[in-house]
Amino acid sequence: MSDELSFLSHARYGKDKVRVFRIVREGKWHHIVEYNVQLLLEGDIATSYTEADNSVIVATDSMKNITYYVAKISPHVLNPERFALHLGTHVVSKYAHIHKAFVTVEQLRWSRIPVTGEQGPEEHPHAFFRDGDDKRIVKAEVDASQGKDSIVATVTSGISDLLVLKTTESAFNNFVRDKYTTLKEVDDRILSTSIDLSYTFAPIKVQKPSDTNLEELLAPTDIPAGSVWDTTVPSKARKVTLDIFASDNSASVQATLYRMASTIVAQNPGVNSVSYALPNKHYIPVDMSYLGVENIVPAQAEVFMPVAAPSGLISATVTRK
Ligand SMILES: O=c1[nH]c(=O)c2[nH]c(=O)[nH]c2[nH]1
Repeated sequence: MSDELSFLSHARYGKDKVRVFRIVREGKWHHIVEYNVQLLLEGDIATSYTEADNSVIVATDSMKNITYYVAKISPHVLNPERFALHLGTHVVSKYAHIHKAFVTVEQLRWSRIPVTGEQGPEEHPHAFFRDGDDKRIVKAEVDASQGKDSIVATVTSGISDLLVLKTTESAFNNFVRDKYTTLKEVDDRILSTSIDLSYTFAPIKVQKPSDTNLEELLAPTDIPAGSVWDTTVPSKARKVTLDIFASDNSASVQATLYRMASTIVAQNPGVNSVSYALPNKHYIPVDMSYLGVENIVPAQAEVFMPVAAPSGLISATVTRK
């Protein structure tokens, strides 16, 4: 019997890629969000794997329906951190045998179309455009394993796929030189990366909602600066990332990364740690010397070959002391 040789050491399941679009109408002003949601669960579900016992399975189809239901009733739906917490808390509260929910919300960009109004430029109340491919990513782990009245949540937020490039003020010198080295030292090069950033908040206690009144959940009256409830954190993190990328006289991706991460920790007291993963997307000057055309000195080169692969991949986590 195979049970003598192995055991179920981990089990988690749920629905992935639940696409949700939500409108909140405030008079003529319409607010919108578009999310891709993943909702995974852990709990007393082992027998569904080991004994074909479906009585412990909340169908992933039901999880999809719950996602849409919470998107409909949640007063927090426009904020992905709160929506993720609301969804996870709802599920672990509703099902006695489900102890943990893992919610990932990927928010797509929709910004108001700037139009020319009577008094000059203004934002349109109900027309939007996709002003970037970067996504806001929120991951919430909602843990009710210590009881349904002591639910604890840990939240990680961030950005993925924020594509940036600068044409100067990036150098790369003084690296290890040995028999494997072919790379030349450069004082001036193109620097481009697709930024993945995440930051973690201190764990929070979440009130259990009653089945009938989900709205009572997650409405802290005073919002500590930098906490998961502080809606200014995501825009501050994005701005610092872009500002430092642009203004830093970069000695390396590593050094620029560290400046960005430590600044986010310094500016957001509730943020515990910040991680970046930065692919170094190389742009190689095209050698035209065989034509007698100078295009090889990086600082003067005008035609480059963007190289998708291989790329460097520089990552690090900076943690509050
Ligand atoms: O900023 C950089 N960091 C590296 O580690 C590295 N390695 C490399 O070949 N080019 C670069 N650039």
